[in-house]
Amino acid sequence: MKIGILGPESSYSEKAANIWKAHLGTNPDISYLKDISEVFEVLQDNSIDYGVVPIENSIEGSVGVTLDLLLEHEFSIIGEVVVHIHHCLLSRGKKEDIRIILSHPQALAQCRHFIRKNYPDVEIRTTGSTSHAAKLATEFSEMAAIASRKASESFGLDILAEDIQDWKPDLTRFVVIARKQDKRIQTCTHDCKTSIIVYLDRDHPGALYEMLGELATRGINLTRIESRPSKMSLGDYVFYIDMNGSIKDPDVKEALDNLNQKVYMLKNLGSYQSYMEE
Ligand SMILES: O=C(O)C(=O)C[C@]1(C(=O)O)C=C[C@@H](O)C=C1
Repeated sequence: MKIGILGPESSYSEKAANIWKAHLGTNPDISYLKDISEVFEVLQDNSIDYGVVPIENSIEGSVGVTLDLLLEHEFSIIGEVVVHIHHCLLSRGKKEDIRIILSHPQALAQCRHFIRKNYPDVEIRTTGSTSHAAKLATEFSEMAAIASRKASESFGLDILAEDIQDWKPDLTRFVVIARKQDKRIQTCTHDCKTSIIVYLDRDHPGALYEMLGELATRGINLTRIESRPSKMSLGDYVFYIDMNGSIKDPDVKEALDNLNQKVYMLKNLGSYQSYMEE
């Protein structure tokens, strides 16, 4: 069995995958991939069995590409892992050598104030992952990467600054995805969450209120609601909704069945177990 993550080694996705693996009975091999889109592509073509992708960060919010690809593909979410992020500035060079800072766009955004305050004149470049940035920073002493402490060990870089994210705590939520027809998908036994994507075919007063009423009247706790552009016209949205509970709970099942009657499209991404890094 194979699990696809953002590579190379020592990305935060690897940390999330290792936490999830520790809770599994089996030990899938890790496949290091170049970006989130590639994780979805290779899961689609059966080259891997599971993928681990970031979906949301406590500072920067949603990872839009993950939300869009969940809508485009027929995959299920089979687990979630929340990871503590401690960004470091890593380089071969010294502070005064640094001309370029590299990282994943999410990590750069999480350290925006740090960069402005300490490196106001540097050039910023984006990479597919934080560990890819660390790998590139081994090539030139004027480059520094924003990545994990573990990446400094993997790539032999010095830590110029530690815990540089602008807000603390900094938490990223990753989801474990699998093809829908995968029969090995385990059902959750505790701390279950369920995720759906909803598209209301036309805007009318109270549409969102009616939709959420199905959950509220059954005492189902919403853990997140997010809108993304439908990409069909300006002001037209798709809603991503996460809730506590499993589709096996009669209340959740009934709420989703009723919701399905009211909306143009309801995609059930699945019920899954949630793990938090200790
Ligand atoms: O680049 C990595 O290490 C990742 O796992 C990606 C990612 C993200 O996309 O949010 C994960 C955690 C951090 O928030 C920054 C980057």
